[in-house]
Amino acid sequence: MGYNGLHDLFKNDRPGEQPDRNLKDATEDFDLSLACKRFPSITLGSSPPVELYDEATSSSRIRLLAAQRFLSNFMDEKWVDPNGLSETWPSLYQPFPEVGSSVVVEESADLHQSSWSITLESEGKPDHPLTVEETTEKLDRSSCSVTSEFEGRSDHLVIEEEPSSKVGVEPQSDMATFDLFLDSSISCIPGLKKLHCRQLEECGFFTLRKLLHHFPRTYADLQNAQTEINDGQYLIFVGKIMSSRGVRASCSFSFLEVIVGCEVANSEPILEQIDGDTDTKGEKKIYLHLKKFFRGARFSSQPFLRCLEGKHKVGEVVCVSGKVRALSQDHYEMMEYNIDVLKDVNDSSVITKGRPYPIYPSKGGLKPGFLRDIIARALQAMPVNIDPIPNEIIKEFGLLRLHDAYIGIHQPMNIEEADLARKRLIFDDFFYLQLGRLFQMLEGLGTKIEKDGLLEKHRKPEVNAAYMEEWSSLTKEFLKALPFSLTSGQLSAISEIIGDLKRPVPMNRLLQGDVGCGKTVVAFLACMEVIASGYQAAFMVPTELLAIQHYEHFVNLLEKMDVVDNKPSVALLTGSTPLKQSRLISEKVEFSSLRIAVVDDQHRFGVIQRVKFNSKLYHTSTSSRAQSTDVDVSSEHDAFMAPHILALSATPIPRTLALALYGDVSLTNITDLPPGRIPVETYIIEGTDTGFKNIYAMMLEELEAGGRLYLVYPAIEQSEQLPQLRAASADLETISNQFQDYKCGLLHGRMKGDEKEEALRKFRSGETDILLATRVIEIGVDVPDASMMVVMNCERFGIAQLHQLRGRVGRGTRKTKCILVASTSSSLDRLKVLEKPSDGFHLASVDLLLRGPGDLLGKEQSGHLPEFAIARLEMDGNILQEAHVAALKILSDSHDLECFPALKAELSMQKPICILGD
Ligand SMILES: Nc1ncnc2c1ncn2[C@@H]1O[C@H](COP(=O)(O)OP(=O)(O)OP(=O)(O)O)[C@@H](O)[C@H]1O
Repeated sequence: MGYNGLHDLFKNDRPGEQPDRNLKDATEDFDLSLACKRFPSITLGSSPPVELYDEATSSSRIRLLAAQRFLSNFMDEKWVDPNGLSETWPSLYQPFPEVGSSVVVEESADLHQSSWSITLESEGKPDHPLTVEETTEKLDRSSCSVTSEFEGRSDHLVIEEEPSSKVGVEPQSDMATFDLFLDSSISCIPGLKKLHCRQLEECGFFTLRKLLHHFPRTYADLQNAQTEINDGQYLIFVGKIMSSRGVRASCSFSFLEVIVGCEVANSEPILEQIDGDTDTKGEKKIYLHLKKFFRGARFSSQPFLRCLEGKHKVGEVVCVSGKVRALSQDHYEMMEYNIDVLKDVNDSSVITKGRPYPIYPSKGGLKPGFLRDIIARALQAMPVNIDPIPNEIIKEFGLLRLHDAYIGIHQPMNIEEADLARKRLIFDDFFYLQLGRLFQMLEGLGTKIEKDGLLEKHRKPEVNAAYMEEWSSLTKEFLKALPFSLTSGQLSAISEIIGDLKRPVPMNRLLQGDVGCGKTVVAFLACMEVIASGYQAAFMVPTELLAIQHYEHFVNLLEKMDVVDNKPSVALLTGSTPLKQSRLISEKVEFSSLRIAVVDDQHRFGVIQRVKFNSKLYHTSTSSRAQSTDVDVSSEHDAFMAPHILALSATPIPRTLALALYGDVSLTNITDLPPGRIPVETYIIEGTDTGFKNIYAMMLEELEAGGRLYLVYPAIEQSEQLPQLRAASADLETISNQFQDYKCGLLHGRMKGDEKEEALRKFRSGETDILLATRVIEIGVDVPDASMMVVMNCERFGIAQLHQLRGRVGRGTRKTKCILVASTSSSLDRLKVLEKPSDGFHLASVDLLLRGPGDLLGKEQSGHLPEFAIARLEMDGNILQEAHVAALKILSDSHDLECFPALKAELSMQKPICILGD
């Protein structure tokens, strides 16, 4: 369920709407969309479009703002001694003979920073089937003449809807047929000079893998120069060498200049000649100057220069490709050129036929042309048997073999081959990440049955749902106490979660849903289920305000419950809980039987999942107070199990991102809203004098109609450095004067806990009509009667953040408004996307596309994103899904990878630290 392309993503908002013209133009200018046109394997986005509002038809029209490169290189990772790996991942690491290095991504996470929250415990109760064509193609490369068998190619592929549980990947018997070429030193490239070897190593190219992962930035479509020749074009010519000169410019500087004469179509109008004859041929001769420069005394010697000259013989027919620049009439310089000798002029057809011309980025002072030459030599030396991935997987997922993929990415015959090669290499990026994460997760489990169960759960998440009859009676009673019925989204979410809670494997689930969709109550129900089995639940939230709100909400609902002998008790623990009281709580809340931790902020989820819980949060007590016979599979092993983790996402993230971030996370999406919700009317207004006049008029109208207003500010106090920023404290007087008949309140992070609580209480109860607040209200604050929000200096906030803020209104059934006040007109365009009601999933996909995963996730979380050699999450999500399925297949056959020694070796050489840094 992804978007099928860029336009699809922008069109998807609501069916029937045409994409607007500006968007269309913008997307066509966008490099990414060119990439999409070019490479069929790219599918943008990965989150399903969701219909949130009943009957509401709305659409978001977005302008693409930035162009991005579609192939990127990440060559700056740190290196470690492979021997060091054994310390970090002993079970995986096997020492090899003298092979390369691995990538380190250092991560740090401090769980103790977070301010927490509520603790709950019970009292006394514990591609259509692949058409893999076996094609054999001879690739006669003009530069390195490689002959290669292309097996396992497919024109298109469809991922099986439900991967069969029968896997049947042939075990790899041993390492004998697997060549460790990629991790050999670059010094094994035949004929590589020591100097070049040193230069390459200084730039980080220690191994052949590193070198071959210096991918082309893009490919130029080499065109035959038929009509006109413009500077900067990548063109291809066939002509004859007119001269070849080695020129000594100084005692330490020389150059080789080769001039090639070519006949090309004449673009100028055919002139009537004086005698009346016309130039019937319409051709003219041009001269291409190919230069190579040398610095150093020994390159200036006559013998050396003669030898250089001799390499290109006058009269030879050659094919020249590269970037042209006009020198003078009919004379052009060829840069980044490639020159190949042809048998004769007719020999040119093969070469000139649409062959993409790879454009390399330079690296640490090494020129693209030099790198291309070295890479070509490495490719020539590359053996065929370097692929650690078993044949069955290659065939099933329509992948090129690794050998062919490297040839295909560096020297493609056509763009289709480059695309297949790109797909294979992206697949590898994702595959080893998934394999590593799942492998690590399996390692943490005891028995084979558990491991099989876990893999099965990943393959078929839907089979785990526990329907209401299977819920505990406590959970059912709690459900009855709710003042509303659950939406179908909430119901299936809680069924999935309870299904997980019944398994003897710790749950790692991310519950996503748009603002106000009712995630909290789902999490409460999950806590009840755990408490019913005699265990404890901890509910962690990012702000004190939210902790208090959830605490009151929960206590309230518990009071409404008819039951029961042992009503669960609830304690509140926040930063401002007095020491004595907090000790009391801490003592009582020993987490001796903690079974679920709800984390109401996905950003902290990454951290928590990675560092695991500190020892206090582990369930260590065998003397659990479990007395209930209600549910849960209590077993001896169960008592030592790590707690389930349920993270609630504040901003939904696309599935691809979640997979890349967490690998093993289960996702639950609530894709509907409680009935009767009306989309928030959003206006973006420039904060000029007239703008504010209009805003105040709208505010007054709302107040007169009995509404309650949030004013959100980027700062608490006015600052001298940023005088243009409106500040909450400073504005209190202005707003109070402006709306004298109404009461104003103030809420910001520097207020004491009880002051904040009091300010929110007054606003909730209607004692204050206008609440001037900072971002402290962004997450989770729930005042269903709030009817309007004005966000000052809204350009200071990201799109997803504004969506979160806006989510503080529209939580009831009344019509609500949100006014985004932009300080400058230039920021208006970027924010237009918010003017139309749109769900958080969609906005997250747009954010991902426009700003990349780093910006979407924020600094804290994006630090956990692995680095990929070639893959781009925003474009290659579909390949990530395939890689996930493939990793599951492999591990289903061999939990410890013992049957796949080559894969295991490769995994340890890939990014073990990145995986282990978790
Ligand atoms: N099924 C329902 N029917 C009616 N109202 C509901 C339903 N579920 C939740 N609500 C109410 O909707 C409001 C928002 O719910 P909640 O705070 O759980 O949303 P949320 O998804 O956690 O939102 P946010 O992401 O903004 O924190 C609350 O006032 C809650 O009581």
